[in-house]
Amino acid sequence: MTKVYTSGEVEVRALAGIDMTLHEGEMAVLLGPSGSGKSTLLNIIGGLDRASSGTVLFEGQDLTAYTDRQLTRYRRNHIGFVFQFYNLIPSLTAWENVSLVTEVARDPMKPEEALAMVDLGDRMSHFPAQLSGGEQQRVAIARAIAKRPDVLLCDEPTGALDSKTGVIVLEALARINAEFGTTTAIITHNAGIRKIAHRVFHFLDGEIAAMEVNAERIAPAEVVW
Ligand SMILES: Nc1ncnc2c1ncn2[C@@H]1O[C@H](COP(=O)(O)OP(=O)(O)OP(=O)(O)O)[C@@H](O)[C@H]1O
Repeated sequence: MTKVYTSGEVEVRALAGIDMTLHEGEMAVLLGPSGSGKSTLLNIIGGLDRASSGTVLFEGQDLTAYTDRQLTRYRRNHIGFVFQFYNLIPSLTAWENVSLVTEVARDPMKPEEALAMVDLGDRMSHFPAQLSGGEQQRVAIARAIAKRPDVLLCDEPTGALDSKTGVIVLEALARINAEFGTTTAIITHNAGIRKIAHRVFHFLDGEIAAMEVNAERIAPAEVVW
């Protein structure tokens, strides 16, 4: 699959030819220098953006053939996103931020169940400004998992956090992956995080330069930041 962005005369080959599979239930880490194509790939897998050529298969269906409407339905039913900045609505409580999603999902958890999964069962009535960065990110994770997505896509989920808080966020992601079997892909610039994954994809210049399989994984608390 390739992705070329064109603006005027300028063409940027963000993905020069990627051939990869995310296995059901796995935790994958995507590493690589800035501009190597990691976010572009995540956005295409998540149906936020479209490939320029090639195929993108989810359960045998090719997303590249989807209409915008089908892509919206695919995102809504199957994909959870977590970004570096939490994108919570400041005037809504943690519970209300999560319930925005559960109100439109097919078979959602209750917001309190999703918040308990990230250890925030006792902070449901707090507003984002009353929560630390790590707690806000955990609300964002609760919001992403509340619709029971098949795939959870995380773009630098610990990028704005200190190491101690980052570990707590990774522990929440690892628990969700283990308990629900949610296929999880995490972009990070922190090479230490790669050891919590089943597999690691190394990006370079819009290609996957290498793939590692971790024979042994470490717990998030053991990550060297
Ligand atoms: N909407 C866009 N229009 C034009 N070029 C883009 C667009 N989005 C990304 N690019 C370019 O595509 C290339 C890959 O970007 P991408 O964001 O996927 O890299 P990345 O590996 O995620 O980087 P980072 O680690 O800095 O987030 C870069 O050269 C970027 O400038």
